[in-house]
Amino acid sequence: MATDASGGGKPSLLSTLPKQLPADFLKEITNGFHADRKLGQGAFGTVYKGFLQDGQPIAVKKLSDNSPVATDKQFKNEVGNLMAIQHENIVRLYGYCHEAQKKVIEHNGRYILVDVVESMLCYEYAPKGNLDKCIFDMSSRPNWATCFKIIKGICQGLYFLHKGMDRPIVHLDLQPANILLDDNMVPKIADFGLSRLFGEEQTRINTINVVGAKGYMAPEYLYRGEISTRSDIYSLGVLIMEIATGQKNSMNDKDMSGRDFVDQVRQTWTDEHIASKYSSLDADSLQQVKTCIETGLKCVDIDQKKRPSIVEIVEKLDGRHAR
Ligand SMILES: Nc1ncnc2c1ncn2[C@@H]1O[C@H](COP(=O)(O)OP(=O)(O)OP(=O)(O)O)[C@@H](O)[C@H]1O
Repeated sequence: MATDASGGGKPSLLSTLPKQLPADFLKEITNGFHADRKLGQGAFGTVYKGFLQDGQPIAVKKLSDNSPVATDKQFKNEVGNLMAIQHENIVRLYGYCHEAQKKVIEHNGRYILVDVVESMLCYEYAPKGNLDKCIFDMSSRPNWATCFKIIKGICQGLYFLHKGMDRPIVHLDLQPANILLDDNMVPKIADFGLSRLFGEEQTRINTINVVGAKGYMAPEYLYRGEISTRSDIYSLGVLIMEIATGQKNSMNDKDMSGRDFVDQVRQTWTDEHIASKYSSLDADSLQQVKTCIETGLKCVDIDQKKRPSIVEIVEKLDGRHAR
């Protein structure tokens, strides 16, 4: 159960928050969605920091008016599924708002009254922001033990999404900006804007537009819109290699699927290179770096059938697999 912001162990107001929240309440706790409270901007809206009455922070994602918003029933169903997910490495969704409002807009030189739906999602607040902000800056980059903990945590979170429920949830947009960090540098997978529920190991041609971060998308998803848990494994592979090497996947890559980065890691990050880059690490930690790079490279195999499953990846990183 969530405790109060002072850490006194008292149950926080967060634990009594109703699932469906009025727009006015969310406006009030974010100080009218004030610019000072802005945490970030994504493809589907803006995220603000709000405070409950007991001082507990919360993140409020205000979906933009032009976001593809489902019908009331679909929205509530989808959100209901997401709110049921409770895992240490997945950002907790606490509540939502889906409210019709009247709005005056200008259209062809005239003002007209239209109905708009205000949609917002309330998430657990992650104090250390996203992974993109800390992993590539050498001055703030965590030590290897923390990097390894982050990699394992992301894998545990993805394990839960792929294997922890009746049907797997495919994330589709795994990338550093979607990994948030708590005070203890525990990673939390965020942003399920594109998630859909699928049958086990099912692959299908997607009918929606392909949206995701360039450089992290599996080729079959990028070029053919094919979605499966294996497309997440590809993105995970790029992410693992970025964390292990401290190098960012180049967005200048011509085919946009991050193959330049993959080739560069494969060619450069030999055992000798790892030992020289991580010269202060002991043998066990060096082996962890090697395992991460090897695993990352397997995950980005062009042939999706050759990619390991999340179960194999977790076992490998836990040292439960033959090396
Ligand atoms: N729960 C949260 N706690 C703290 N900061 C958050 C939280 N959620 C989002 N943010 C910040 O806001 C930024 C924007 O988040 P958002 O999920 O809208 O978009 P994104 O993941 O960066 O991009 P996109 O939607 O295009 O994938 C994040 O990168 C992060 O820095």
